[in-house]
Amino acid sequence: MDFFKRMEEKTGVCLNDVQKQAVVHTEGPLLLLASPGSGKTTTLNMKIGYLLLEKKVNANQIMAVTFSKASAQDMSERFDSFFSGLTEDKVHFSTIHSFAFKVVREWLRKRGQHFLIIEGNISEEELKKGFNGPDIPLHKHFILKKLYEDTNGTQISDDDMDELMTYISYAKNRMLDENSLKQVQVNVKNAASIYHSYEQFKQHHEDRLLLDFDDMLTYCYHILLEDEEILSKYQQKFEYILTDESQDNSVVQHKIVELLAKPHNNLCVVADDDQSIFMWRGSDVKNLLQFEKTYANATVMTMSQNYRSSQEIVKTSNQFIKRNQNRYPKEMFTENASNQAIEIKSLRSYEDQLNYVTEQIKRSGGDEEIAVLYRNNSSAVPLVNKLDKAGIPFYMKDIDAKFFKHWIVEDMLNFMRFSYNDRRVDILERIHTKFNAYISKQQIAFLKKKGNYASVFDTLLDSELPSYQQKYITKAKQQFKNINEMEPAKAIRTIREKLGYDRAITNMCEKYGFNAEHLFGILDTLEEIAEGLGSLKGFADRLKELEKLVQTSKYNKQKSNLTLTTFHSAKGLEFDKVYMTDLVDGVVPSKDDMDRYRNKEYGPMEEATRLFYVGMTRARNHLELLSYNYKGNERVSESIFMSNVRKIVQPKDANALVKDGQDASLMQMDEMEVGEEVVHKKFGIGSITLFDGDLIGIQFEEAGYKELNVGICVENGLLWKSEKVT
Ligand SMILES: Nc1ncnc2c1ncn2[C@@H]1O[C@H](COP(=O)(O)OP(=O)(O)OP(=O)(O)O)[C@@H](O)[C@H]1O
Repeated sequence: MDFFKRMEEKTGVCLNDVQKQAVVHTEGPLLLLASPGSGKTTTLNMKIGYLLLEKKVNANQIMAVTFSKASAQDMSERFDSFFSGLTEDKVHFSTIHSFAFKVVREWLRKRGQHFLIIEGNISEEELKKGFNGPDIPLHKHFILKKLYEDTNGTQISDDDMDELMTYISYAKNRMLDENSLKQVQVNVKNAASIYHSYEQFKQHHEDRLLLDFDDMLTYCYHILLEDEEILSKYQQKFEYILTDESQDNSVVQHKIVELLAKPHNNLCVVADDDQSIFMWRGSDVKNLLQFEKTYANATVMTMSQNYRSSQEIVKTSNQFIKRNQNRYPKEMFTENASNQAIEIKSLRSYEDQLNYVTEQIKRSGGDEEIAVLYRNNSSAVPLVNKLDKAGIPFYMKDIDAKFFKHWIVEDMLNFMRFSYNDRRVDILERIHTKFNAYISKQQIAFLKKKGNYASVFDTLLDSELPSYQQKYITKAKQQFKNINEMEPAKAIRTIREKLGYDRAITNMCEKYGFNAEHLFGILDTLEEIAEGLGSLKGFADRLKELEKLVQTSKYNKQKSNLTLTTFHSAKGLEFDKVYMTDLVDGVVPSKDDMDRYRNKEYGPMEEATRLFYVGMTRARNHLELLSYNYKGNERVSESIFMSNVRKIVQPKDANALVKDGQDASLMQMDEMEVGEEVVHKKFGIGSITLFDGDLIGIQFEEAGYKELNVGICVENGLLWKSEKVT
């Protein structure tokens, strides 16, 4: 029987024409460009089955590369569900990293060279312990920490550590030379020099070569280039190479695949350039866009039929992605039925968003598969807190319990501990610079030396104090006493406002360049967690409980239909209902994306657009976009992407708007505000993304982003207010 008929009977999946062509095109290079939900993974699996069953290829000769270990597992399970009973052959699905490691290990062993991997599991305790003495623990984190300190003379913050690691990964994955490295924007002081020292350190460490995960790739590439024997061994071994999610492969990964595929080039690259979301980590869609140049006899096929989502979701996301210029043109379509309209909701506050999502999930009753997507991992904790209080179980895709170990959280707990017992100099030592009693290092030394285990405030008041300090110490003593008797939410507010913790944080942000928004976000979350709790001890217990809940939620995959995940980790997944949350400017797109866009660097904004598109296309039937107007007391604006979608869903005719509106709706200067929707006489409908009094930046739907002179717009009546003209 025909292969496809057989497969249809076995799996119930009837491949469409392009999918079938892709399956039988086994010889020569093939780029399979596919829209979301168009059956990439399905087709790839069928192709492997076809190679085994029809072409009688030996399973060992097939290299099937996936993006992550988790996707290798998913793919392998799907393969088994299709082909169990039809073949006993086991194809090995793996990541490029694991292949690269094999090559590097083989090469180093051949040369008798010892090596040590310096990345991977490291416990939070170890991270916190840090290092003492001359010997640095041989781990990437500690090595970079030490090199940063040696270079800059200060401790590295968590944010800087994250950025430094990303920068180094990016440089290696993109294989940047000295000159290109200089073009990379990075906020970490002396990043390039630390990177160089790091490379030196790894190469000259006693008799062992130190390798991080990215080194696997760069070493593997150079080994394949230089060691003819190893290269030809693998070239002969893998007669067929298939790579999934190739839009997220980095430059060095593409190059490794390119070398291995020679000379047959029996290579099937499955990708969606519109879903490339790891540019910041070194992936590069340019390689895909140039596929036909790299491989002379390449075939490119496009799979555009979406089998996952409703008419509404497919049509709207297809229109939305056209914001981007740098892409292969594609028109995603579906034969699926119409379902509900996409819902676009702007709620009053962040808190309202949390309540809304929780309420909706509660109402749905647990039968549907639901996902809540957020841009930043830090959004997970308040959500987890709300859901748990409502008794709703959930599964979390990426566990990030960093929140609970953050120094801000430690600080709050220390303030509370100290309020129980103001004799604890050891606790005071950790917080004395963060409240307004101006207690100096010398005074801490004095208290330690004294060792009288009395109230530190009393001891200080009995000592010789500068007169200004007396009143602060007296006040602080009283405030700590009050805190001890307060409910935790009030206690946190008192620490922040009355004891001056917020001011101390602002100063630290100015001095060390910490991200204030992130730090205050943590404090707001702590307040939310504390809300309604009766005692400080209860607050500490609740934090522990939430930490455990987050850590164990990864085991809930089978137990709950609700998934909480970042946009990035939602890649490849599908759900009945999807809630995309936190859709405010500065988060989605991020502040950095917007700043770079204004400086005419368009890449990051395009990547943010793709990330949003990945989010939208996860939904089968029901998609909701959620935004809010206030986070704490701060006014925020709706995400420009959300405004885009609204306009796609409810289009307005710009010309009609301008004609009908006339003078009554002309926009005055005092009405210009970021987030406001406008109509420009020439450029049509847009949304204000920047306003500084003289200049107004508008993202137009058709004409793109423009910066205009405010005076000229007002004097010549060029701008209308969008709502009034309708
Ligand atoms: N020819 C087909 N007929 C019916 N259903 C199909 C067909 N091809 C794929 N599907 C179904 O469509 C859904 C999406 O397929 P798959 O997960 O392979 O898509 P994908 O392209 O890898 O998605 P994405 O890139 O968005 O993660 C699956 O439920 C799959 O079973």
